[in-house]
Amino acid sequence: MAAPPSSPPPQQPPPFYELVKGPCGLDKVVLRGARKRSVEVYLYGGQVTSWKNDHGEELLFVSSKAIFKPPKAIRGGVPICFPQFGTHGNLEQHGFARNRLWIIDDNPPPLPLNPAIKAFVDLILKPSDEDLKIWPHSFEFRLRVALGPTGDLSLTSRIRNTNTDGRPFSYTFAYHTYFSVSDISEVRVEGLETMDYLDNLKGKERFTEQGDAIVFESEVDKIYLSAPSKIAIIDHEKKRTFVLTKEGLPDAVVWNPWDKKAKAMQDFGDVEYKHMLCVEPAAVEKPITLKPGEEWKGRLALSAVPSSYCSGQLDPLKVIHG
Ligand SMILES: O=P(O)(O)OC[C@H]1O[C@H](O)[C@H](O)[C@@H](O)[C@@H]1O
Repeated sequence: MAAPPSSPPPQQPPPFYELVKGPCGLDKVVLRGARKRSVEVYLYGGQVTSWKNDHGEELLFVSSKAIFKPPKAIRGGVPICFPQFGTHGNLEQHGFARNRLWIIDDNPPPLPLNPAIKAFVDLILKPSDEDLKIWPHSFEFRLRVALGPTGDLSLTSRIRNTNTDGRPFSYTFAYHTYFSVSDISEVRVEGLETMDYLDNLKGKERFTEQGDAIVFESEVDKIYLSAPSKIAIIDHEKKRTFVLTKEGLPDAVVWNPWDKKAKAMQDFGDVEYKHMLCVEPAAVEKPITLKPGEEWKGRLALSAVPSSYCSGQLDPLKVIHG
């Protein structure tokens, strides 16, 4: 008997976003792309906590001890540091945006988007009366998180001064990105060599980076100034390169707490420092100033590509300039 005609292959469901509950009942948005690609964003902090490639492998680091409970910021992913980076001001470390509840913005002002991007979400944060007491400025902070057609993750921030009293405001900012790496001693960062930096471990003193590329053998906490728009993080063991592209964010912070600081952090495993690296596009040295009605835009785009070399044979120009 003749076999029944084969039915057409099932259509792949279109990418979409869904709202689900995470730990402690916190809402999170899940963006799905082709194959096993996905991105997760908590409304708490407007914080991306997961970015998976087409094999479903996690590309961002989140601590196994992360606390998903306000007022503690989630340890990992991409915390948003605003309106202050670090201790560069009088506010709490890294400002308050990372421990506030953002909401989904269903009707954001137009923002050009690659038409191939089907999975994205817009969030918004406005100050509460309590926030206005500690930082007396009215603002609208819009964040678009998008999963691109090739699995790229992009975050676009638009911050608008909505003060009605005519006053400008200034802020510092960072996308405090935690990358997942196989072994920190097998990682190098390219694009920051020869840059000037402020060393947070030496009282923010200014130095110039030496050598070919940045490698890691001990604690590091540096703010590279006027860093290039592309930075590569090369994971030799995984044979994977993260390419980070930044716009509107002149600086780049590089942080790994290493063993002693790791042990001192309540929400971070003792040896997890081996499996993470923060490279954070930022505006720290020169705060951004907005007059009423003005808007600033700062963008981060991340892609993860196979490293086309065995060890140390990478042509930095290929990674940095595509
Ligand atoms: O523990 P957090 O407040 O999240 O800060 C974690 C780290 O963030 C940045 O990378 C700073 O440069 C570091 O000085 C700080 O230790």
